[in-house]
Amino acid sequence: MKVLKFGGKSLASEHTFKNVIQIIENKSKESEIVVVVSAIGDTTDILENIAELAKNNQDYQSTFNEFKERVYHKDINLEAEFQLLSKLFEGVSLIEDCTPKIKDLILSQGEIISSRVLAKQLNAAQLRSVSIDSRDFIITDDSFGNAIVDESLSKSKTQNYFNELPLKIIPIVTGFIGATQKGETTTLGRNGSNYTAALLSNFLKAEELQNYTHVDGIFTANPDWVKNAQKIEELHFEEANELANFGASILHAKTIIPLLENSTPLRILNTLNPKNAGTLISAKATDNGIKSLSLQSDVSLIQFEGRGLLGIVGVDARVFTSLANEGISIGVISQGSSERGLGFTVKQSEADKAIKALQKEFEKDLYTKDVSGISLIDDIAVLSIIGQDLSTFDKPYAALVKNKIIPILFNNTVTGKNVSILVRKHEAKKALNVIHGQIFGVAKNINLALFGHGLVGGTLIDQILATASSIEKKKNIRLNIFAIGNSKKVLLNENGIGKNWREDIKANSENYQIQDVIRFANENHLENLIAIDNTASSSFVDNYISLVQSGFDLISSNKIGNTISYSFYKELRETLKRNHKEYLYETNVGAGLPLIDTIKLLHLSGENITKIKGVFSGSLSYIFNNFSIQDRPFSTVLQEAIEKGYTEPDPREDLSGNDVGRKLLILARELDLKNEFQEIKIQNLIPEELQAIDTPAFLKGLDKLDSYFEKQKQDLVPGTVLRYVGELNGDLQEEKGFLETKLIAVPINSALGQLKGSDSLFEIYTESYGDNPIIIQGAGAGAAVTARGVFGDILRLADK
Ligand SMILES: NC(=O)C1=CN([C@@H]2O[C@H](COP(=O)(O)OP(=O)(O)OC[C@H]3O[C@@H](n4cnc5c(N)ncnc54)[C@H](OP(=O)(O)O)[C@@H]3O)[C@@H](O)[C@H]2O)C=CC1
Ligand SMILES: N[C@@H](CC=O)C(=O)O
Repeated sequence: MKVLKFGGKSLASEHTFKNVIQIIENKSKESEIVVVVSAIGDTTDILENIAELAKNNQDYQSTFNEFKERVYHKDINLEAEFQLLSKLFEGVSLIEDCTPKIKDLILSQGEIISSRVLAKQLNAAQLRSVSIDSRDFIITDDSFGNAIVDESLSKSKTQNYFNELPLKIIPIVTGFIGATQKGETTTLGRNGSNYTAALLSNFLKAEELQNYTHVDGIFTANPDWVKNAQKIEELHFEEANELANFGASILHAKTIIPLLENSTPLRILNTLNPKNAGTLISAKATDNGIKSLSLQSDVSLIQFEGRGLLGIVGVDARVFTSLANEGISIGVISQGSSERGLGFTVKQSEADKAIKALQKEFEKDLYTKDVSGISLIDDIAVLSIIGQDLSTFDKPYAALVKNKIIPILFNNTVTGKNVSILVRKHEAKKALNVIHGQIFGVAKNINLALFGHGLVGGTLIDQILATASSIEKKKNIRLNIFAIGNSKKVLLNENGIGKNWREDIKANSENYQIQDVIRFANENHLENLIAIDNTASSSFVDNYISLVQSGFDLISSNKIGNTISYSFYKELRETLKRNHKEYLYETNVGAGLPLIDTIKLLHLSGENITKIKGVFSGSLSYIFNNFSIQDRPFSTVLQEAIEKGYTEPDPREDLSGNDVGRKLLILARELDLKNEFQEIKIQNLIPEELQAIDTPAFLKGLDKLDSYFEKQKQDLVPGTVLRYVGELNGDLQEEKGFLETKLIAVPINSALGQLKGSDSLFEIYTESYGDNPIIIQGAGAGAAVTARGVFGDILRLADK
């Protein structure tokens, strides 16, 4: 025999009601069943509300009339129940009081009506059934509102009752209600219907209790809050009990205990998705121990502080007793070894009462200042990781801090494995997602805000969208682009921008300031934030500090951030350190080539890098590799380099030597040299009259460059070619290095002379490597390689 329990939500609409009937029909074909029901939908709340109106002498009658008119009350004679309710409400209104005893009698009608309505509909569907009033066999004491069941008496009464029932008839039993030995109606408190179902399962030795809810089972976290929460397939009773203690709303310790006697399995199922196997709770040991996250919000933290408390015995007892006397329950407790302060949580609704009780109890101590403060922090959430001990708590903790969520306090249970963390309520959803991603090997969400969607930025967005799902499979990392912005507008979508982003930007982007993006990320509780700068803008760099302070890691292909003043360079790094954030910019030198990382590692390991020289610019490499040996005007080759995406948005940034200068400076600063940009000796290849005009005008008149460069070519000694090179000379001992860029002639058969396409070539000279430099060579420019390099930086950060 199986016991099937249906909650109020399962009976709340015509659609769910049909499902309930279908489930009962299917299950009754498989085995004998007993059905336990809660009141339909919000009935309990409505009845309570009508009683409250009546008690306060307000118009209760119209709400009561509406209740009676509900559609599922139509085809059944509920005259007796409605008459009783009418009398009870009238009485409550007359005496302006609703005692717990009267309230129980009022509320019990909800379950009675529910069992009658369901039985009626089952019979109409040719499923023989009978409505059964559990007050005939669930016997309780007279603690109205939360009555204690006399289990042994109830057991024998239940068994006798069910032995008398005709076979092949489906009993539809009222949950939640019982009666005293004198026959007075009682209710069983929170989760009362589940408790009734568990008791019946035990008394009748059911093979399984199936609890039909509105969710597919128990999840690793509330799926409304954590998108990738996973259903837990199986739990041991003890684990379920642990979850129940930490606020899993579909479980209550009271409902598990009756199942332990006969080890009756409990299955949590979904009325709307009955084929799903749900979560099975049984005596079977599970492999991994549970891991689940629960969240209690609407909690307040009380801080009790006093310098005169050290060593005084009995202060804690006074705190707790004064609260106990007010019926206030305490949640998480923390006291430091100095004994000067005690922090603990209470329900927010009871916080003021708690403060008053403490102020009264410690009135004298407050006067003498032995107690220096009793303060309250509202809007706290308690996040509990069930199944977690401190041995592996480092990761979730570090992830919280990295996301700028600093727990107000945390607490671990000495027995069992639970860690509770107190955070501000507005941070709770983000905290839940961060920890969930860390401890469940499920995809970790990385939320990306991309600024600049030109050549590099646009290519990067396409690369991410094309590979996101394979990255999720291989690396358990979900890359979510929630913002794409240019110099004016931003497109925002917390669930991720998709393949049609170009059209979407046209239709849906809005003017913005950086604070709008930061606010959007906060309001949507987005975690693991990365801001990516694929602009060439110096004004965008002004946003770096606020982005870092707001919890973003940074990545940039833009070189400006690393090449403005040394003081900004330092300030940014200090801000990053203070905020536990990272800044990666591998593409700043050599596009996708692994140059910066190599230099960083060599330098960090103490290697003295004395010189770095070579062809630093991919575009200038392309231009001079081709122009030197081809009989084509300079402007044609330059136009080709622009079209291939090798140049900066304004190609004068390359031709002026500034871009090479920036690269030299970035490397110099990696070596702890404190150079400024103005100190670089740069050869500018742009004729003066073309230096000050605007970009479109310059791009229109590229042929004005031809005669100057033609002359350079004519002047070449035969067997040599033009190359634009950079050189950095420095030393560990020096404060500054010597940085120079220039156009030179090199033998055509030298390493530099042999360069092809947009290849860059870097020779890194160090003390250990002597005269044989480390050489890094490869494509030094191009949107695809650069975007790949930025992508690499994203994955590096995501892995941390
Ligand atoms: N091409 C290459 O081989 C390499 C390039 N890089 C770097 O990549 C970066 C991007 O280059 P590329 O894609 O060619 O440039 P593009 O000109 O094609 O794109 C630049 C993008 O940045 C946007 N933008 C400009 N100013 C701002 C601002 N203040 N705020 C937000 N967005 C802004 C532009 O938008 P709008 O249309 O509104 O101006 C545009 O979408 C440059 O810094 C470059 O140095 C690095 C290594 C190699
Ligand atoms: N314009 C740059 C692009 C890479 O930084 C170059 O040509 O190297």
